[in-house]
Amino acid sequence: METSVTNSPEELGIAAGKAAADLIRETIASNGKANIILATGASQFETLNQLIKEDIDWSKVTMFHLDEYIDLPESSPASFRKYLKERFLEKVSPLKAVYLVNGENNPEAECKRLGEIIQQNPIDVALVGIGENGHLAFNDPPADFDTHVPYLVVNLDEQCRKQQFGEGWFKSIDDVPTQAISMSVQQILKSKHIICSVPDRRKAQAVKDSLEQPVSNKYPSSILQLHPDCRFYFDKASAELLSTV
Ligand SMILES: N[C@@H]1[C@@H](O)[C@H](O)[C@@H](COP(=O)(O)O)O[C@@H]1O
Repeated sequence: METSVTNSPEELGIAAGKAAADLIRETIASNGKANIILATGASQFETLNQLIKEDIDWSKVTMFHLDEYIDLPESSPASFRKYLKERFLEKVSPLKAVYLVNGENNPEAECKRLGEIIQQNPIDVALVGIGENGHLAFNDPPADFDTHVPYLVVNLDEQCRKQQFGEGWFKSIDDVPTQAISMSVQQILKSKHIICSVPDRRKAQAVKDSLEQPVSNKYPSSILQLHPDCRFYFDKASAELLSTV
């Protein structure tokens, strides 16, 4: 586990985006291709801003998507597919393959479809965030640390839905879906390298719990302590409560 604390979200994004880009380039150089996971949300704004500026042969990169709401149309400002198209896919040259999560039709079938594909494509680099409630992807506490299915349907807890409303993605809390498709915790942990970008004072308690509490599904992101190459990027505000950095 490596931690970097930067002065601002912008500096965080530059550091995390460059680190992700280096890992993607190294993987392409040794394997001829790279498989990546992208997350969404406010925590990824600056990291993706940097990643799209990097010199990467995207035609050798396959992208998987971490999570998406169930029954939220892509036209909604809160849609994660919309987010990834606007903030990443439309800004880089075409990728080798892109597997976005679609929660609109048959979520169980979508989990199965994506699960079969990701099992054939071991992940090299995963970009993730941490929620205010400590969630990893949409695995809210108490998270299922045991399931080995790659994607699952999850219920979103009140705190998670408030957080999504609080970030300004929805007009009211009632508009926030109650379910999502999420990559499982075990599938995320299979990634060879993990870049975890977490800016903002709102995340300070979750950051402290994730790094300083014993690993527990009460703090889903605490499981990242067990990963052999997880690099955390904080800004001063999100790292404010850490006693170890
Ligand atoms: N589902 C998203 C994830 O893709 C993200 O990595 C994490 C952090 O979120 P945010 O950046 O919105 O705080 O949880 C969100 O709710």
